[in-house]
Amino acid sequence: MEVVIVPNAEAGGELIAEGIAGLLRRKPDALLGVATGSTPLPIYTALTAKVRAGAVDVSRARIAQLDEYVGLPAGHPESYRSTVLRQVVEPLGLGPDAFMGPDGSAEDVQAACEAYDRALAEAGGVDLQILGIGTDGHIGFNEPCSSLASRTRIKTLTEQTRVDNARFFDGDIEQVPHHVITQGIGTILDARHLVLLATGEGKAEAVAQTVEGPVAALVPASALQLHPHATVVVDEAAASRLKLADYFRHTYANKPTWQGL
Ligand SMILES: N[C@@H]1[C@@H](O)[C@H](O)[C@@H](COP(=O)(O)O)O[C@@H]1O
Repeated sequence: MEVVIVPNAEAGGELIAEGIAGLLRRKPDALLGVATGSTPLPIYTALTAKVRAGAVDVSRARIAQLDEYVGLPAGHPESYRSTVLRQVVEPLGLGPDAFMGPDGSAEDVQAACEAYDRALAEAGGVDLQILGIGTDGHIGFNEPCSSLASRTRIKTLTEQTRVDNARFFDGDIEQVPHHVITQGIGTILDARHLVLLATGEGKAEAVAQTVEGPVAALVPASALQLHPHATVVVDEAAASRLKLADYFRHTYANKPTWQGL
């Protein structure tokens, strides 16, 4: 696992967007897995700026969703489908055909989960998966004690995650669904490159456990330790509880330039 400490969220967004641009120059039809939440927004802003400046061509890129609420009416503005279309697909100038995600309004949720795992595999697998992290260490919507081998499936949100996400629902926790579909941890680990961005003091403990704690289902993001190509990008606040912060700084400062992100 590589840990990169950046001065602030914007620098993290720029670094990851440049990594994505590099991937798209090598593989123009790359499948990019995207996360929702506030944290990845600087990545999407920086990538959109590169596209508008003509620095990278994303016209053949494909976008895959990480997770979804169950039971929101189709087209609900806070469904993750609507969110990814608004925050990523449209700003990049892509059409809905370039986008895939699980069907959170399906009657047979289990079948929808299995269909999404199949669709990801048939699309050739995710090349680069962007991840945020919950305050309890969750990735996607894999709450603590999710199986590290899990595939896409339905999960029940913790009260804390519903409290955290109420801000997207007029601050009203009653509007936050209890159930979600999420790529499993095993599904996420199938991606060729995992890039987790965490910013702010509120993520410091989860980051420390993810990077320096044991691999444990209690901290789902710690499964990144099992992946051969995982990059954790953190700002100073989110890095504040890392015991090896100085080592991570030294390693990154001396990284061979040819390695890229
Ligand atoms: N399902 C999403 C996660 O993918 C995201 O990482 C997390 C943190 O969001 P934020 O970045 O807003 O803190 O929120 C939700 O639970």
